[in-house]
Amino acid sequence: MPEVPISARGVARRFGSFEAVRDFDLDVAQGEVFGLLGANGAGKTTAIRMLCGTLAPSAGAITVAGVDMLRDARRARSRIGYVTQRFTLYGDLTARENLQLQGGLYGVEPALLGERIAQSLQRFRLAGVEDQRAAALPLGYQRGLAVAAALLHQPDVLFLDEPTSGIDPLARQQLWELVYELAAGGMGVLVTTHYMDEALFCDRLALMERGRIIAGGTPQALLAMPLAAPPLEVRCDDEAASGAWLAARPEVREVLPRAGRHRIRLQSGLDPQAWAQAATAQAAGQGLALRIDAQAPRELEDVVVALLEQQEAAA
Ligand SMILES: Nc1ncnc2c1ncn2[C@@H]1O[C@H](COP(=O)(O)OP(=O)(O)OP(=O)(O)O)[C@@H](O)[C@H]1O
Repeated sequence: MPEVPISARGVARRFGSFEAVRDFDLDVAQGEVFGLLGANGAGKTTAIRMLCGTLAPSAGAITVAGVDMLRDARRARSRIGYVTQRFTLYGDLTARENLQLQGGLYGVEPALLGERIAQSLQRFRLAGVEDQRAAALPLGYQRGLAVAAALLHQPDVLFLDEPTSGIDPLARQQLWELVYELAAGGMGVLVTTHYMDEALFCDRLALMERGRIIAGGTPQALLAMPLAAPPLEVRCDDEAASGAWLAARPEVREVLPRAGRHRIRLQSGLDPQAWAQAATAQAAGQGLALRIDAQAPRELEDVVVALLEQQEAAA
C-alpha cells in the first residue's frame, strides 16, 4: 500500500471562462474515509473526475497511490475504483456478466476473476440474483453491484460519488459498513454525500462552494466552529401554534419542525439567550408557553449552512 492514496495540489478546472474547480488541495490518508460536501454544482463531481483521471485538470498536480496522474494516467487509474452517481453498468447484462465484463476491462487475470466474482457475489449480497438482468435489480442491489465491479481489480483508492442517494436505510447501512471494512483494510476512500448524518461517518470532511474548499476538518472540529447564528430549540404543548408564532417573528430566519419540537435559527448577530427570554415572555402574553433551549446541540447542517451563508455574504 502506498503512503498517500490521494494527493491534490492547486488543482483547477475551467470550462471556457467558467472555473468549476480552483485552488483545490486535498490529501486522503491510508485507511481514511474522507467526505466531500457541497451544494449541487459546487464542483465535487468535477474534482472527483480529475482525481480519477477521467477529466484533465487545467492546472495543478494529482498523485494517486503515489503515481503521478498527469504523467502516468493509465497506471494511476489502475489503482482506482470509481463508482459514479449514475448507474454505469450494463442493464441488459446480468449481475455476473457485468462483473465479468468489468473485471476484463480492469485487466484482472482470467484465472483470478472467477474466484473474485464468487467472493464479491457473497460480500455484496448478490448471491441468488447474479443471473438477473442488472436493470431489473432494486437500486440498492445495483449500487452494490457497481461497488463490487469497482473493487474487482483490488484498487488502493475508492471514489464514491453520492453512493447512497435513493437507496433504502438498510442498503445505506450495509454500504457504510463496507466502506469502513475497506478503510480498515488500508484503502483510502473519498465519498461525496448530501446527507449530513452520513457526513458524520467520515474521518474528515471538506466543504466545497463555487469550486473551492472553504472549510475542512474532522466532523468534531467542524461542529465546534463558532457560529454567527447558533440554533435554538423550542418546545411547546401546542406545536402547531408555536410553529406559526415562531415563523411570524422577523428575527427568526428558519423554523424546522422536529419530532415534538421546533429547531430555529435567528438572524445573525442576535444574542440567543436574550432573544429566548424576550420571546418566552412575549409568547406567554399571547397564551403560548414556550420552553426555549438557547444552547441546543449543534448539527452539522447548522455549521454547513452558516459557512455557506458567510461565503455568500462575503461574495
Ligand atoms: N462539461 C462541463 N461543461 C461546462 N460546465 C460544466 C461541465 N461539467 C460541470 N460543469 C459545471 O461545473 C460546475 C460544477 O459541477 P459539478 O457537477 O462538479 O458539481 P457537483 O458539486 O458535483 O454537483 P452535484 O451534487 O449536482 O453533482 C457546475 O456549475 C456545472 O454546471
